Amino acid sequence: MLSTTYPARRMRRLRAQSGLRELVAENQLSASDLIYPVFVLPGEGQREAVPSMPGIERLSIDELINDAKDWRALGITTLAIFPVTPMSAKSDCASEAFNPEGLAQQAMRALKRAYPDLLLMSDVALDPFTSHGQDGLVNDQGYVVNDETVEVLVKQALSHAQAGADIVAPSDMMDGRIGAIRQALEQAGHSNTCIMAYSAKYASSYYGPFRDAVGSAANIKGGDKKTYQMDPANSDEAITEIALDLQEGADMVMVKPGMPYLDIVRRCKEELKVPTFAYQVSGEYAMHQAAFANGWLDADKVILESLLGFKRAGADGILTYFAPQAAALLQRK
Ligand SMILES: NCc1[nH]cc(CCC(=O)O)c1CC(=O)O
Ligand SMILES: [Mg+2]
Repeated sequence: MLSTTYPARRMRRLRAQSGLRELVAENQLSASDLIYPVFVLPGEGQREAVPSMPGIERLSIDELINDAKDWRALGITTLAIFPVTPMSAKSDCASEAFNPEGLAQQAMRALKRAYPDLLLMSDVALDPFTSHGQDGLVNDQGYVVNDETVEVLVKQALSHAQAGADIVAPSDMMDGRIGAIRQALEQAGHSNTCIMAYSAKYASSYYGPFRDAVGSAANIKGGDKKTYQMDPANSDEAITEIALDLQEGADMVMVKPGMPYLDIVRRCKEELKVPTFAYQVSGEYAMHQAAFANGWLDADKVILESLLGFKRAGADGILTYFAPQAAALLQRK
């Protein structure tokens, strides 16, 4: 005998057909939410695999321009440019960072020429250019000095804007750099260059494969960035960091890494209500790929689920090495 009392609400009713599931879906992922980070090599015709990031290649500018055609066709609107600087161009003062003929600057000029409406985001930080691999200049005690570093970051950001960056993205975590960069951009006539601040960037061990990819792992020699990047134990501090960057003129803010820090994404969106981005970093990419390669997780399903989780947490967009693969999956859906 069936019970004569029925559930007042059958939650499963709206799950019974795919059309209904789609009708009531609260969040949606699309290719226009994705920013694709790319690694740029000097030279021509160069493609190099990154062993700790299966599926990711460092590309010379000509190869980058070739491949970008496919990414555009998949609906990807924005690339984040990371140069792989030869050891010979690194120094203690990181002057290569603001060389107008530097690799990032050249890549952005070439990409803009080839695809005028492709959005370009640049990385503002000194780690690819310092011989010690830190994001700023260091004093005799090995401490990363704030205000002297900010002066170099300003020059770097200006050189990126001049090379065609639509968005400059300081990832260095120095205090006061957003305000200094904003002022300098205004003075130089780049009032529409956007700033995406890596505001809540944690001193994370998930960045390892990225440091392999850009070749800064050897320089930093097992050191850490704990005197400027945030302590993973903290959450209120992230809100203060983000609020400061907004006051100083950031247009968009970022939380980094991604999946272990979705609570910060949620708090940022809820408390500050600003354009909020999250970075699914190299280590997150690597651990997913390792599970896919072993057949432990289904790549096509898990990639989209992991990215939808960012949207549900409140992110407006996601930097992800899965961008082309995810965009292709979304086209097939
Ligand atoms: N300022 C450097 C920078 N910009 C982006 C990343 C990490 C990205 C990733 O792991 O995918 C890092 C590494 C670091 O802070 O050591
Ligand atoms: Mg800050």
